Amino acid sequence: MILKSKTKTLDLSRPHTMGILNVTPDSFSDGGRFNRMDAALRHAEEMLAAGTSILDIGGESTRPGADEVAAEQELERVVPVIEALRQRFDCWISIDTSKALVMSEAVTAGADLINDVRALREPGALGAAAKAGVPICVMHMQGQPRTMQHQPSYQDVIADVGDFLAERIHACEQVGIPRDQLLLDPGYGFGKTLEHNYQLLAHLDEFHRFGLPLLVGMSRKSMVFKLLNKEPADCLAGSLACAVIAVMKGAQIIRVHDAKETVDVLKVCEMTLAQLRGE
Ligand SMILES: Cn1cnc2c(O)nc(N)nc21
Repeated sequence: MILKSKTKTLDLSRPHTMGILNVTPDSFSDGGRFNRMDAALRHAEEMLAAGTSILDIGGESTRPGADEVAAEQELERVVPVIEALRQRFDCWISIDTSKALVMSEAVTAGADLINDVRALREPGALGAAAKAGVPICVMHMQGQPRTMQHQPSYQDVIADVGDFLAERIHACEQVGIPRDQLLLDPGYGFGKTLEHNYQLLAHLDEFHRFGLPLLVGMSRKSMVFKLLNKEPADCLAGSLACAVIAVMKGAQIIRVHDAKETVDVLKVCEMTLAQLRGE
């Protein structure tokens, strides 16, 4: 499986990390615009030096309880950083957004992949993604970040998430987005209880039936810190355990905070998977 953007390819026959590069005010200790850019570039450099394949740039927090951000504000946060990264590095850059305008401007600025936690359901998003002509990750979310964790419920979380992803694949194909440009993501922590999240991890391999790459993000999420009763920043071991389980179940891209440690963990998994495949 090879992912193709306008200018580069990514060989998905081995697992990759996607490094989280949040450019939201709450992801910075207080500092002016220069400090934010400087901090973002230093963080990007660290993750790339560690071997991460993709940098995921997000200008709107989507953690539980987060409020939405205006398009103009999101653009101000992400476009300068994408432009600066594009001038310095030739890595894959993904834009973490649900807004059509941000998708278009970010790809124009050099983003190679659209990562939409709302799976192109916002106004104009399907059209913008079709026009952008880059790979798109569509992720399952029940409700909206502000309220999604109030009372998540499913008939059968695996079947329900699968049905959602099937419907989004169809919606993308209807507007001319080629199926082989899609990545799927069950959306850990987005409208799920602890049990729902671990059911989705335990049965992650059932999503291979779509024949598309799987992208997962569990790093420092409630499925780790609630289970371990620890602060998110103390959840490296638990997050790495989730990454191992996901990769051994065939996930191709793991979205993480701790790129350095996860790159090593993925190398061990890759070597083990190669033995299973008789390589
Ligand atoms: C932006 N973001 C936060 N968590 C995420 C997850 O689990 N998957 C994807 N694709 N994006 C995420």
